[in-house]
Amino acid sequence: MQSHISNHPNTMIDPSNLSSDDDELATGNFVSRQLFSLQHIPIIELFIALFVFIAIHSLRQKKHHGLPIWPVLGMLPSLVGGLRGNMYEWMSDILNNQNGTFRFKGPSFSSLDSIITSDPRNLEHLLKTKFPNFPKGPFFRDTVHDLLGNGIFNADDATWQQQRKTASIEFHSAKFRQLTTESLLELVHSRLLPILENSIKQSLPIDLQDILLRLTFDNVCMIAFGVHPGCLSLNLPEIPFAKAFEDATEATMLRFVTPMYIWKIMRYFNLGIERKLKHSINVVDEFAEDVIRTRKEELSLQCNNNMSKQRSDLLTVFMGLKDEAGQPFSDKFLRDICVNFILAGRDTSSVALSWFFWLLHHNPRVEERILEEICGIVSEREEVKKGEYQSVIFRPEEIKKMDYLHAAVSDALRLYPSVPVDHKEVVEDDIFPDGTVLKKGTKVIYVIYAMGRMEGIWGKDCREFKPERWLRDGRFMNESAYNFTAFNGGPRLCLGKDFAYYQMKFVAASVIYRYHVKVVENHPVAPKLALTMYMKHGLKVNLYRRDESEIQKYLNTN
Ligand code: HEM
Repeated sequence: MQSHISNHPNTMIDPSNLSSDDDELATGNFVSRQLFSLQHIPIIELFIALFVFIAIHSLRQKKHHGLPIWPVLGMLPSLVGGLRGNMYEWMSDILNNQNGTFRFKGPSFSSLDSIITSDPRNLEHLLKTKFPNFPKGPFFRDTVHDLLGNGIFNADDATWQQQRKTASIEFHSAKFRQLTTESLLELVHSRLLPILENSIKQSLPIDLQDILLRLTFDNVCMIAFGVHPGCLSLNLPEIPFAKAFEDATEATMLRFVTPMYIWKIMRYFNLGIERKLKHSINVVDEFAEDVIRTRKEELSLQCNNNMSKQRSDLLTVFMGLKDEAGQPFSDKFLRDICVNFILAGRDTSSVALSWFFWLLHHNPRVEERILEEICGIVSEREEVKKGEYQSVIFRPEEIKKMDYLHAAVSDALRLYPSVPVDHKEVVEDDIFPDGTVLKKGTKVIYVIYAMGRMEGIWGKDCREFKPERWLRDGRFMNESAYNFTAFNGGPRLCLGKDFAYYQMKFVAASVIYRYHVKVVENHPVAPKLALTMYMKHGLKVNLYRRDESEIQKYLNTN
């Protein structure tokens, strides 16, 4: 028998070589010898062999699934690698190689399994055609409920519909437009421009992203609550409400990459980041409660004195409405409505503008064309004819006429969408137009960032900043919301889209008309991993006053 079975660990055993007389051995001694021989196999070699086998098997999955799938960990190791670099570029590459859709397999102990897509056909299916089958879903609701409650961002079905309808009427009312334009004008001319002037006087660079974030935060608080917290002031103060809002959003986002049972345990025991989140939400709540209480007193005073309502912010509008039972909305619900609108409108426009100014720095030709357009539009103004260029305050109808600027802002949003990825959940089994099978409960992530870089939609020059792609005969042409999804699409299209364009164009025109914005040399620019696409290191810029001869040059050519 010794000749049949070698002790060498690599020798294979062939049972057919055993004679019938060897039966006893085959059933008894064979097993013990076998165990004996295994004991001699160095354990480390066994592990290496196993590892190599698993590695080859996992890596072979890459061809079909876009990423290696590891036992237990699924695609998590690749995700960790992707998170360390530019996550959005990493996702775009995989989507490109997988024809626009792939299935992400998370670790077995997590809730990360999902379908990831950037295929416009799938987007139309999920945002419009089969809209009721793709709500935000319980996973999203659970994760963000502490901060957002039942506000519009976190609501589906009837609660969402009611808020959407009321807010939509409000957003399109003349009174609301007046509130938003007046508030913006005040912020730009009394606060933003003096801060920029001050940086020139002191010859100091500024973080333009920080300044713009402050501006839009004050602006959206005015829209939601009818008060602005004063973030945009010359000394750039830290406002507790704004800071708490930022901290609460960041901590909430961390929940998305933490297994649910872990953050729920941490919340229960009030530990770590959950403790911070609770504290921040308390500060936000106190601010909201204070504004709601003061507004109620103000309104009852107006009522007693028979005065007509002056305010047209969302809080005041919703306070005047009743729920299905004919009761006024609770303070908690009013708080939820306002907090959600602040989240929706606070950072989206400012980060878009930051990327826009960074792109302009690298594309002076585009900057010149914008200036030419602005000068053409104001050239008929009396004060401009008299040479009083600095006193120009753009009027809404002038902003509307700025098609080239509209195209430039759109192209910046195409390349750097403020919401780079978004999420839905499948209610009933379904199939995407590209053939992907969707099981009930599956999470679907759509990568808006990758969509802006698809040659199939935008052509070979899709990575270039080129406003001209949006223009036909000099007029701005809209793109389908399922190709250009920066503002979402279908029934949940961004409610603030028109206002956001107005806000971004007003700020951009007011700054470009007066200043050159130059990014500080070697300032690192990269996206931060968050729900909104902030610049990780802000945008350090130097400002230079524009020479009046430049304005004159363009006025004369018009
Ligand atoms: C560049 C600026 C903006 C961009 C790129 C943008 C983008 C988006 C996107 C992608 C969504 C869908 C989010 C989701 O459902 O997960 C959304 C929804 C929304 N946006 Fe905007 N937004 C911008 C500015 C604003 C502003 C300034 C406001 C308000 C003052 C606003 C109000 C809203 C609201 C209320 C929703 C929720 C709509 C709904 O669920 O029915 N947005 N926006």
